Amino acid sequence: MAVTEADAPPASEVRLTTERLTLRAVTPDDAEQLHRLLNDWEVCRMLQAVPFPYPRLIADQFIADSVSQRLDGRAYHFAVTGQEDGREKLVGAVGLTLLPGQRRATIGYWVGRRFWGHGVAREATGRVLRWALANLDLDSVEATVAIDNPASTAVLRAIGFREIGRGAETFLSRGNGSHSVLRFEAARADLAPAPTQSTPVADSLAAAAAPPGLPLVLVAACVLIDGQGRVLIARRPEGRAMAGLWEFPGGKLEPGESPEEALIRELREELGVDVARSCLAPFVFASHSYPKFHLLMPLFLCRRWQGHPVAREGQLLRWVTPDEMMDYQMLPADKPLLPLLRDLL
Ligand SMILES: Nc1nc2c([nH]c(=O)n2[C@@H]2O[C@H](COP(=O)(O)OP(=O)(O)OP(=O)(O)O)[C@@H](O)[C@H]2O)c(=O)[nH]1
Ligand SMILES: [Mg+2]
Repeated sequence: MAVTEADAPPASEVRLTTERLTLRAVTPDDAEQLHRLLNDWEVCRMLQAVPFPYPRLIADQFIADSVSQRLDGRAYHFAVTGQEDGREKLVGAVGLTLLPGQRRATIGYWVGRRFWGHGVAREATGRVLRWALANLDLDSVEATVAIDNPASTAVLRAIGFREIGRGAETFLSRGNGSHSVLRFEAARADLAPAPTQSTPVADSLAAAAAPPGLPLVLVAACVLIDGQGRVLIARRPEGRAMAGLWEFPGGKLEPGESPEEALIRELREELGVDVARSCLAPFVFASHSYPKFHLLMPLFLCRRWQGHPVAREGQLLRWVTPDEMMDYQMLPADKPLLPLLRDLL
């Protein structure tokens, strides 16, 4: 599917930060420190593909492989660093490997023993999970944990992973034979709601209009259509609910706004374009129950606007033909609308 390649982040540099940590591509300069931290029985015995003792040569080989995997978009291995005595220090690593031809990946991580007990694994792995679901063409991420590793199990649960089964795997450092493991999975719906998910204004508006049951959320959205009949879609950025899925530009109505007024404001805020009310043509609407609210969303068509759309809120924008649009993972409420749009264009 065309989406995968086009959407892969630039291989050169994905740099993620958290309150205390920086996550960046592993480089050959990390080899010495990585070898020192990883050549530790207590760390190695919990990792499936790492021998003990852990020779320096394997550290160099791992780093070389991870550079080429990253360039091909096959796997992303992050060095996790923190500040100690005013210097950046390697404290561990998180690796995400994509399963070819599937919308799934596996995640693994380790933290050097002297940094245990500070929530590093949770902070770093949670960050990579959110980044991956928002920026790669993925629906879920899986993790496998040795049954005698309760600390790691707790990390996964705290991030939002669900246990999906048990099994047996070999562990290089533990010699022959297989060992019991727990299998976990996390999808978008498992991530804790992002703080920006709903505004107080939208909440009070919804509460006022809501019948008993799910609150009603009113959203106006728009299909911008260019001269070649392509439409503009946007990928919801990390930090928003349902990050990584695609949508039409638009947003929630504020109190006192008509759908058209809300849309004109949203298109200016999100894309920096100016649209006249007379250029908005009502098309169809979505009525869809999400777990926490019911969405009512008029969808407008627009063929004329002022300015060139630019992503002002960290979203990824793409002009697509109606056929290409069917290959994108759009928000659930939008799916029934897509064939109608394709027929029209
Ligand atoms: N803009 C937009 N929202 C959609 C679409 N389909 C759909 O289910 N929604 C849902 O409608 C709600 C509108 O969200 P939004 O996040 O765009 O609202 P907004 O721009 O006002 O942002 P804010 O509330 O963070 O300030 C979200 O829950 C979103 O998931 C769509 O095609 N476009
Ligand atoms: Mg919006």
